[in-house]
Amino acid sequence: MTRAAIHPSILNADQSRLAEELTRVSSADGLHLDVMDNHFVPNQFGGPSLVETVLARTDLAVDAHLMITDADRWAPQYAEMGCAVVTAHLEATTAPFRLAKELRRLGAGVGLALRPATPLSAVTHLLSHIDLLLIMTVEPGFGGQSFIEEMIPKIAQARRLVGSAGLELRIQVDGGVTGSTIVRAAEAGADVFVAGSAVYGADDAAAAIGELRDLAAAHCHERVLR
Ligand SMILES: O=C(CO)[C@H](O)[C@H](O)COP(=O)(O)O
Repeated sequence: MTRAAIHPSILNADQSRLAEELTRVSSADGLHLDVMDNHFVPNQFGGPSLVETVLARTDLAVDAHLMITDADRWAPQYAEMGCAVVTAHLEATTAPFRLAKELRRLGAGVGLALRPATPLSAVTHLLSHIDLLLIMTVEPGFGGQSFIEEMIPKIAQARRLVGSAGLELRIQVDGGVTGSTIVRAAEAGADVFVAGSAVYGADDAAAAIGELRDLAAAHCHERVLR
């Protein structure tokens, strides 16, 4: 049985028809909710009120991806609201061990994200304290960008590390996920795929989710399938 999961990104939805846009992706495995502060990234999106609105209107598990500075201070409130996973950027935390402990105490899964230029070695010592490692496959901040191919070896390295340490954590990729890049990311070892344009840009979002999931499942790294 495969664990490949497709998480549509709300950033790419039509915000003026949010309820409909959530219904369109109800067959997904989870929802990805970006929060951007116009400081850590050059764009502003989301925040506590949008997260509350989405949580009240979906049965899907929500992972909040915080592209904000001072994540140590702001992340816990997203766990309190009921997000299944709260992902902070390693580059924006000063006390990631404490933050991980606090998020778990509040009942949320712990995610850590890496910008494309941040090496995997920066997070190795934290892997046993988190539930999800997000490897950004674009520079964070905007939807519709092209997948950075240089991230494939980073995903493969992460999968090797996770496998050799016997850890259960998920490896998520976000940015430029399409019907072709998902194959390479899955082969390298990712098992959670954030898809914005590829889902919300499709006429039939449910069909797009199904196709992406089937592609990922067919190409999942052997260690994901165990
Ligand atoms: O974090 C992100 C960009 O920084 C996003 O999740 C974004 O919505 C991905 O969109 P796309 O699939 O079109 O690349």
